[in-house]
Amino acid sequence: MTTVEKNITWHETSVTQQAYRENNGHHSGVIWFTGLSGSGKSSIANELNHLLHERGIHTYLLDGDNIRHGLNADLGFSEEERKENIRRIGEVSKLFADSGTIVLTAFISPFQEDRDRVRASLPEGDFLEVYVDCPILECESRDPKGLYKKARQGQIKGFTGIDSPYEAPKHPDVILESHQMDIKSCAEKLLILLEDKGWI
Ligand SMILES: Nc1ncnc2c1ncn2[C@@H]1O[C@H](COP(=O)(O)OS(=O)(=O)O)[C@@H](OP(=O)(O)O)[C@H]1O
Ligand SMILES: Nc1ncnc2c1ncn2[C@@H]1O[C@H](COP(=O)(O)OP(=O)(O)O)[C@@H](O)[C@H]1O
Repeated sequence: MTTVEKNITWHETSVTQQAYRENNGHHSGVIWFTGLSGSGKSSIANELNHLLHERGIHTYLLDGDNIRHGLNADLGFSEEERKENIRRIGEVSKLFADSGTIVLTAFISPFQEDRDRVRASLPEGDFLEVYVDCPILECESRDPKGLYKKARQGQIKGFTGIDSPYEAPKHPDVILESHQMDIKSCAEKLLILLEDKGWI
C-alpha cells in the first residue's frame, strides 16, 4: 500500500490506555487466533469470550465472516486482499487494546509476515498468537460451512489449504490441538495463560 502524504497531526487523548485499564481492573491486548478454515478459531474464541465476559472482563470478538460483511466487504481472497484484510483488522484491534479492551480475533490470517506486522505494531507482550492446529483432513471432515466440498469440486478457487497457502506460525504463544482437545478445554487453557501472564 502506498502512503499518501497529508497534513495531519496525531492528537494525544487525556484519557490514556493506562487510565482505561485501571478503570476496567485488567490488562488489555490482542488474542490473535490463526488456523485453517474449520480448525475451530471461531468456536474457541467464542467460548473464551464467554468465559471472560462472565468474569466481568471487557472483551470484544472480531470474527472473519462478520468483518467481511461490513468493514471489509470490499475485499476478496487474493493474496493482496487477504493482506489488506489483516492490516485493517490489526489497526482495529489496536484501537480496542488502546480502549482497555481484550480483543479476540478469529481470522485465517495465512501469512506469517502479516501476523508479525500486527504483533510489532503493539507494545511487547500485548499480542498473543494462538495457533489453532488441526490437520486439514479433520477440518475437511468437519466442513461446517460446506466450503471444502465446494473447493474440491472447483466451485471456490484459491481456498486456503487446498490451492492457497497457509503458513503455520513459527513461534506461536500457544498451540491448541483442536483435534485432540475439546472446545471448552482449549478455552480454559487460554484462560489459565491469561491469568499466568497477569492480563486478568
Ligand atoms: N478462498 C477462501 N479461502 C479461505 N476462506 C474462505 C474462502 N472463501 C470464503 N472463505 C470464508 O471466509 C472465511 C475466511 O476469512 P478470513 O478473513 O479469516 O480470511 S483471511 O484471513 O483473509 O485469509 C472462512 O471462514 P472460517 O471458516 O471461519 O475460517 C470461510 O468461511
Ligand atoms: N476442539 C474443537 N475446537 C474447535 N472446534 C471444534 C472442536 N471439535 C469440534 N469442533 C467443531 O469444528 C467446527 C469448527 O468451526 P469454526 O469454529 O467455525 O472454525 P473456524 O473459525 O476456524 O473456521 C465447529 O463445527 C466446531 O463445533
